[in-house]
Amino acid sequence: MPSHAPAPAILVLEDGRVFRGRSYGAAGETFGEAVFNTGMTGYQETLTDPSYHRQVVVMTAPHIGNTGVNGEDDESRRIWVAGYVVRDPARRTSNWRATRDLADELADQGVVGISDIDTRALTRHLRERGSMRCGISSTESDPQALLARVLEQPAMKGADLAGEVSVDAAYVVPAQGDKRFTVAALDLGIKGMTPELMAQRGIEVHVLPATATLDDIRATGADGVFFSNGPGDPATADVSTLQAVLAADLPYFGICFGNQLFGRALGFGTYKLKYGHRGINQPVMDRTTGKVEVTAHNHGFAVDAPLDRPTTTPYGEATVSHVCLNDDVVEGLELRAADGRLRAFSVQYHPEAAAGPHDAAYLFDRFTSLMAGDL
Ligand SMILES: NC(=O)CC[C@H](N)C(=O)O
Repeated sequence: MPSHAPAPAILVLEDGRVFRGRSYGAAGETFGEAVFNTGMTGYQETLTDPSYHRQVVVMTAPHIGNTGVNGEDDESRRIWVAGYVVRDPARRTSNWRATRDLADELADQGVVGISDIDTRALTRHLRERGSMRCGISSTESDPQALLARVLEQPAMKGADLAGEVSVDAAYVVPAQGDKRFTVAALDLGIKGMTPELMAQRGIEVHVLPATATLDDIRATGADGVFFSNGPGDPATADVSTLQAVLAADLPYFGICFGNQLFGRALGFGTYKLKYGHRGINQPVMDRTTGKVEVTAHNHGFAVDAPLDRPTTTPYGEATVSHVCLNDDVVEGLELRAADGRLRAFSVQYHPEAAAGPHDAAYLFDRFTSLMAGDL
């Protein structure tokens, strides 16, 4: 532990509100979209979720870092958040799995953070005014000068980011036990737990770059296709590959960004939510069974589809399968052929649940049933 107090730092929102705190993680300056996450656990998974690329994440849980970081909970190869805002960083790491302190990890990966922030006031501000651009700096003491730089930053609306986080080359996650199926998974910002949960169900997962075409997908011998979560505005993404997948009648499963692109491929629009859903206790109803799941979320955009009626599309009949009980936001879509057979489905939330409750793990079983032709 340093014997001196960390240097002062400031956080400035694009509407001019200023919060003063202390440097946490790397010293320096950073910019991004300020969003809040309400998860009480799972900060390591949150930090390494590629969907947070270009976002400054405010943690509403007041103590962050208590369990340090470990060699098992990373969801990708690095930390992706553009900045990190906490109230009270742990003074001491205490967990049997911990290999190091969170503050050291943030510093080593160059992640600029700020602590000693009234995260409750900041979260209330973002809830009332909406997510917005912000800057954090431990090198600039003049909020007006930092604000001028915040206003030069690009907005999240219109941002095309999946290509910035995707892999350059394909790789294979082998099936565990007997191999039952092959899946081509487009990495738009994929979290490691997703291919893991497929592999546990006997799926060999070919993770492909975001630019993969239908030919690339076919070359894997895929029984099914998966589009992952990912950062940025879904309105900017090209959906022609997904439309080709649907036209070819390949079984499809999508998560989060993969749900938004599925919606667009079916002809629906997407829009930006005021402040998004980011946390691990969001109630979602599966409208086919009436069951409510407690689910993990990380999305700032949503699909604009009618809740009260099916929609006829060139690929079959699309319905909203899941809805968020807090605000009626579309949380899942499914596509059926004229004879009622399920062809494709997706959810806006995170059945891979890293972090989060495991209520929605059945969706991975549904994907295997879809590929088996049982639905
Ligand atoms: N986790 C995700 O896939 C996020 C999707 C999209 N970037 C959004 O913010 O809504």
